[in-house]
Amino acid sequence: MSCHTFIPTIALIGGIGSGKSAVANKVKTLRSVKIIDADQIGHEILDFPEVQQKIREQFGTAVFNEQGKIVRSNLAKLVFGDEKQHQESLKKLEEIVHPQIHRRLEQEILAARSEGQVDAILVDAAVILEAGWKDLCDQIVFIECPFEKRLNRVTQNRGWSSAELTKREKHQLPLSEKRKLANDVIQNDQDLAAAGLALSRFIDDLIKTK
Ligand SMILES: CC(C)(COP(=O)(O)OP(=O)(O)OC[C@H]1O[C@@H](n2cnc3c(N)ncnc32)[C@H](O)[C@@H]1O)[C@@H](O)C(=O)NCCC(=O)NCCS
Ligand SMILES: Nc1ncnc2c1ncn2[C@@H]1O[C@H](COP(=O)(O)OP(=O)(O)OP(=O)(O)O)[C@@H](O)[C@H]1O
Repeated sequence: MSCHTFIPTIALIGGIGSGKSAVANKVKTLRSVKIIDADQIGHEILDFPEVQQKIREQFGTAVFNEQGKIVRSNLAKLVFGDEKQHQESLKKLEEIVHPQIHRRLEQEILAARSEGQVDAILVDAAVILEAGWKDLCDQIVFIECPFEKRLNRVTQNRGWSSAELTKREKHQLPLSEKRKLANDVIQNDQDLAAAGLALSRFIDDLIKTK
């Protein structure tokens, strides 16, 4: 149990497949942290009836399966891509889901702070800067990994193509800009344990200086 009064909230940013989730989960094996996964929250929100209603109005029934669930891969085809149409569709989807994701992030951070049981809160939110949510966090850590390695990971573990990775990343801020906005950079191109330890040490330093 934590006895520190200051519980830092740290946003993890970085390229797709850089290992934001993996590094956060590694830190959890080393110390007490709360991980908030914005992708996961985004998935849960797609089950809300009012969100489904708006998505049906905007994108039609083709993004739903026979059981009435949103098929994320169908929605992804409409919103990620090079055409102006993709850009516009992503904007519309974000207008529907981002306010809800933001609210949930805020609630989960507040709850973790008031429970006071952890050393740090790790917010795994790929688009935290793009969405304008960086004020939710005290610190930003950039997880660094070269493109080829990230591509290997997402092809092997998610079955994505190189085109899928590139398409999605084009909808995000350039990595060079994200890196500049970070308080620290952690390499995750090799040993996951070393990356986890580096983030854990970063947390130690934050707690010590408060
Ligand atoms: C389009 C959707 C249905 C595709 O779902 P899918 O399961 O294929 O992807 P998932 O949500 O797991 O996201 C995987 C990665 O795609 C990238 N990505 C997701 N949403 C966005 C976005 N709005 N802009 C840029 N990149 C994005 C991120 O790097 C993310 O880590 C889903 O990504 C979605 O609803 N996106 C809009 C909500 C959002 O912004 N979520 C991200 C919160 S951090
Ligand atoms: N150091 C590492 N060594 C080997 N595999 C790794 C390492 N770091 C991450 N991975 C693997 O690479 C894949 C992508 O990692 P992860 O899902 O954590 O990336 P992410 O940055 O959270 O991606 P996204 O931006 O899509 O949310 C996962 O299957 C993970 O297990």
